[in-house]
Amino acid sequence: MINYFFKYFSFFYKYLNYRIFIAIALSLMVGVLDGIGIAFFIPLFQLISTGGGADALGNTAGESDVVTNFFLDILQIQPTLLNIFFLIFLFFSLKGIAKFFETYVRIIYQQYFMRKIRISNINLFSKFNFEQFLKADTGRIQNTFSAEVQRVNVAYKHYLKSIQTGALVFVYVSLALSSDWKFTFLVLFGSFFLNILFRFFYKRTKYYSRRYTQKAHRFQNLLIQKVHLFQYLKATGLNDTYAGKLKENIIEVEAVQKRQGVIDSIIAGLREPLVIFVIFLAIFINIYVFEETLGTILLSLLLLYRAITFFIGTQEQWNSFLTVSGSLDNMALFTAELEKGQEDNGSIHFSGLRQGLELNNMTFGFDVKIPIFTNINLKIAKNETVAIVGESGAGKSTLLNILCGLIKPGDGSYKIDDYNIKDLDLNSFKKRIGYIVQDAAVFNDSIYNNVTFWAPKTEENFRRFLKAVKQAAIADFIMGLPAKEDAVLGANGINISGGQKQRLAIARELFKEVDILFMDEATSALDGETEAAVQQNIQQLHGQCTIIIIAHRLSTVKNADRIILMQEGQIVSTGKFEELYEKSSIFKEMVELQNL
Ligand SMILES: Nc1ncnc2c1ncn2[C@@H]1O[C@H](COP(=O)(O)OP(=O)(O)OP(=O)(O)O)[C@@H](O)[C@H]1O
Repeated sequence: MINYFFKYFSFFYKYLNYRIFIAIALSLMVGVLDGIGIAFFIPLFQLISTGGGADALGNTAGESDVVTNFFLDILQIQPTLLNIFFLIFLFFSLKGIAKFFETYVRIIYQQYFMRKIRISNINLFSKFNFEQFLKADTGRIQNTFSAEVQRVNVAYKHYLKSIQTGALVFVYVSLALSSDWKFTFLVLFGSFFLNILFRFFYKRTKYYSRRYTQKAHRFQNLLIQKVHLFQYLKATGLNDTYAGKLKENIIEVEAVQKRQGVIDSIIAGLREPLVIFVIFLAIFINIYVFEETLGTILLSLLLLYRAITFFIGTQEQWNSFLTVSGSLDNMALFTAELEKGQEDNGSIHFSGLRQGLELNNMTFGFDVKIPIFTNINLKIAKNETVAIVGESGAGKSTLLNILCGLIKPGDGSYKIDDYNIKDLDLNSFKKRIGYIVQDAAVFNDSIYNNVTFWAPKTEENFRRFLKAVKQAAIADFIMGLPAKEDAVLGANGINISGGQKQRLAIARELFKEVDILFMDEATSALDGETEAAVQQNIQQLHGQCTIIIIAHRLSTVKNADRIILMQEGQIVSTGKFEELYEKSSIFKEMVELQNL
């Protein structure tokens, strides 16, 4: 318990900083004030039992015990009924004030804690390296950002409450020790053995907590895919079969929670009989071995009874904490992974392309043991239009993703103007590029916001919006809609065609007025005529910005300044369309297959 306590302390400290000490100090204060308040009941009982009740106000309690001596020696007041009443009231009032601040601070810090975790993870996630993201479990990301944060918050609440009840145990045990150390020691000794027994159950609780989190990740993963692939599953009648996987997961989650419930019930059922057994054993040893009377241990028995009540409370809080501690482990691991996978970022601000892009002996592999590129050399001049062609799997998209800074090259160098990409502030570079892929990104919002990325609707922005949608050959479609540019697109653009999605994505990049435009099968969903119209408009950008384009349909790349032919991760030939047609038999075959 102590190990876990400190292990998790550092987690809370990371987000709460000095606040965790304030929260703990207030919890301790509540405990101490409560303990002192209750301790004053002892002279009160003594006073009443020695007949003080009759003319209570003037009588004093016996002077035989520690608490009473405390009145005389430290407070320097007589332990009369009135004085005791006053002190009990005073300490419980002080406890009330401390309790108010303790509860207030716990609630405020709880919100603060949630906010800190969420914002810190969102920041880390934004700067998460793309290659790490490719390996990540989306269900886990989604689950950790939503349900797991709630569970971590519950963990925080139980953690602090167990400190608070733990503080009360400490206070009562200290009082009991000062009253009869021998008896108290025996009880503590017995409790220690009980704790060893309970450790088994705590371990199981932790284990099930981790299992629960894993199952919850899986559920989110299956759910995301069900939403994302709904159309396909519906069309193919596989919706029910796939739902079966989700149902299976729901049943597994229930099974984990049931097992957890059994452990909770065992702990709840065993706790009191075992504690009572320990106390009676201690009484027995005290009377028959140490030959003390029951009277001498009565006061410490009363104090220990309070201590044990709070000890049970602490254990309950701690077990509730452990029930959600798997989420805490997951959160710590998730955050560590995000931190480890942070994108390296240089400090040089990119303010526009001046010369061009250059790869020198560049080597790359998603797995270092399986290289996709070895020693690639490529120079792309500013405002050049370069097309990359080649068979499926040749490495075209990976090369484009390296050029746009999404993937870091391995060995060799990649220079943008005179700067190595590693030294550039990547965000400043990425702000000046357009990136359009086959699976166009469409947000669940209005057409205007989709194209302008939530730019304010000023006259100037609207003019640029119209220009971009015209260039992307989507203006007629938008103006034909009843809500025009305010028409809302469904999730992932479900209510528009694939070609319309692609044209909106193109319009968004054109709205940005970028330096370099990266297009990976960006017009693949368009019919020949529409594609020609879009291509003609993009052609107008020729000489104004650098364009790097991947297309299987070779008519799209006919007008490129240079075509790069790739095969199995190598650049096998380059040249203008006609030039390449003459010198490369592979390219010639590709052209002829497409009847160009
Ligand atoms: N995330 C990834 N992890 C591991 N390997 C990958 C990953 N993405 C691509 N690859 C591998 O890299 C190689 C090049 O893939 P890439 O997508 O760049 O080819 P491509 O020429 O663009 O193909 P296509 O025309 O089919 O899109 C392939 O062998 C592919 O299996």
